[in-house]
Amino acid sequence: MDLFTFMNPNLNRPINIIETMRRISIEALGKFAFGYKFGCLESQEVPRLISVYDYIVSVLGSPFRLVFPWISELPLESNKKYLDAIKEFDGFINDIIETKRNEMKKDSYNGHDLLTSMIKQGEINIDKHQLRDEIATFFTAGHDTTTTALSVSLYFLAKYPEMQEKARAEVIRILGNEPIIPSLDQLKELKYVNAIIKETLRTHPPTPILTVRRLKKPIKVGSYILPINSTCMINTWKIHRDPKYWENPNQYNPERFLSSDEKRDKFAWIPFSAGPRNCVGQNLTLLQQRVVLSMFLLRYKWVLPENNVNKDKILLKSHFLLTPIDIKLVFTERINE
Ligand code: HEM
Repeated sequence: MDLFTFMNPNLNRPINIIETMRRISIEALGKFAFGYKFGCLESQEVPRLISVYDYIVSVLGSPFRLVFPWISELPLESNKKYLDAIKEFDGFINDIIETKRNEMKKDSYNGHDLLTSMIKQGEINIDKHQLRDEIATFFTAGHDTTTTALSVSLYFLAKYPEMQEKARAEVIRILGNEPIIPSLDQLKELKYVNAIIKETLRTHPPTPILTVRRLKKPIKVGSYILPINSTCMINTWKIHRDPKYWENPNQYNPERFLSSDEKRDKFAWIPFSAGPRNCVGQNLTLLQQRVVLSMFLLRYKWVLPENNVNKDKILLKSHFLLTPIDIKLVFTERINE
């Protein structure tokens, strides 16, 4: 079943866009990174993988557990449930690895995905547990972030119909009226769609705070000197809304990424972090988002349902990643104008 077949029974009624984008992002990551089909678009039922993952993330992000980590050691029913979920999630990861190993045994095998390279490397220097951890990292880092980014862009395109029309006009001009798989050159030409993606990553960076770093040498921040070995966290959310770098920072305005004369500090936009440990998947997600948004723009129109909870702004929760709580959108088939 493909994306459009999956969407058919979901037209003309409010649907949870985060869950839909999660299915799409998992499937895309599976294809590119693991050469694996998760089957998240095969049925309307919420896939077990998604419910187990959501549950694990909700426990990991619980502020109570973050403040009192020893709670996890207690013989509580909730801890047992959590460990069972981890075991089940490990089962999904092991299945990806085992399926790949079996495929690789075939003489005809010629896969070029990331997992194939990792397994080949693993024969030299990665042990079984490391490989499992790498796959789990890629699964989380690779789909959860893209899910949020796509959901937020679709939300704003529903909130501002004139932006949706402008983006659609650009996609039709470059790709034509029917959904096709775009070429790299065509994707590069989608300047306005790209600006939407960038503005979404500015206003709602899926990783609003970067993971902890320890200073190798003292640095000066404003009027403070942070000594060597201090642990620091970078607040991307705040940087992305700093009026020093952004005019009307709280306003969603993709146009700001179109004007070529805009001068900005190179660290004012850092949704993928910066430096040697920045995001390895940034080019992949930027391409993927352009493809998904253009396919939706060509095939559907969408609006916010009446009385939705996100009328004024998106309600958010943050564990280690930023996630909208509940965005519902109503899609209708677009009749070619
Ligand atoms: C909108 C989408 C994405 C955003 C906003 C994003 C953001 C980030 C950020 C900020 C980091 C650095 C974290 C830190 O240092 O604290 C990171 C690391 C990473 N990302 Fe992404 N990412 C995205 C998509 C992806 C995709 C699609 C993949 C995989 C295919 C991926 C794989 C990774 C990995 C493996 C790391 C760890 C790199 C390392 O530690 O050296 N990300 N990402």
